[in-house]
Amino acid sequence: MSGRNTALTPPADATAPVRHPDAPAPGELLGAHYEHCFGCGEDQPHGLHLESRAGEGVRVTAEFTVKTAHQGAPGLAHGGVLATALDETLGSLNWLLRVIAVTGRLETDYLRPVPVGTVLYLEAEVTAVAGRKIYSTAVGRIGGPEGPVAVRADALFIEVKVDHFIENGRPEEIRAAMAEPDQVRRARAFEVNP
Ligand SMILES: CCCCCCCC(=O)SCCNC(=O)CCNC(=O)[C@H](O)C(C)(C)COP(=O)(O)OP(=O)(O)OC[C@H]1O[C@@H](n2cnc3c(N)ncnc32)[C@H](O)[C@@H]1OP(=O)(O)O
Repeated sequence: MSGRNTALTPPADATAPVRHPDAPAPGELLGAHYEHCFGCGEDQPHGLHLESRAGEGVRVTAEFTVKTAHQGAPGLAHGGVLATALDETLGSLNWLLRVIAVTGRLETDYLRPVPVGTVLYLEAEVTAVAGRKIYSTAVGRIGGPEGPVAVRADALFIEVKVDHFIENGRPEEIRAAMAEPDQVRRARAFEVNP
């Protein structure tokens, strides 16, 4: 058996994901969880400024416009940036579960080149949960929300305690985030649901 698939295949005792009763309503924008986040933060000039929206069940949709700062080859998006867009979209699913989790494994397929100026339409969903392990999948389409799939990913997120960030993050940023007077913004910087 190849090790590649095993890690992203839920075990036999995995269960279906449960949307938290206080999760944002379908259609609601989730907003940035941290203003300096490279994926979604509004204070990152070259960041992706990805906007995620709650879907039905444990699903989200998101949009990301490829800018000149995101090139890998002339006029084309960098593959790592596209992986970031998938990772960020998948990460925003935690908000619907009300679980703090980080990416443990992200496996990405690149199916079509993505030119600068393209809007990438992303959809992600949690497929299964097994203890601290959250299995999810995402696609990114071009040419419209129903367009062809350009990128896709399967992921395993691992639930962690807030200490994961506090103990491992650089002290300057941890102090600044903890000093945020707005309780909701402070909690979301650490991906904690208030
Ligand atoms: C709204 C939010 C948006 C956020 C979007 C962006 C999300 C991110 O990019 S997060 C940043 C990138 N990720 C990280 O920095 C994580 C770094 N890694 C770590 O800190 C640790 O390895 C961590 C926390 C993932 C796991 O460590 P730890 O808590 O000790 O758990 P550990 O006991 O090793 O593993 C737990 C289970 O997960 C499994 N597992 C852990 N890592 C992997 C992996 N890479 N592949 C497969 N399985 C894994 C283990 O096999 C174990 O399974 P089982 O319970 O069946 O034995």
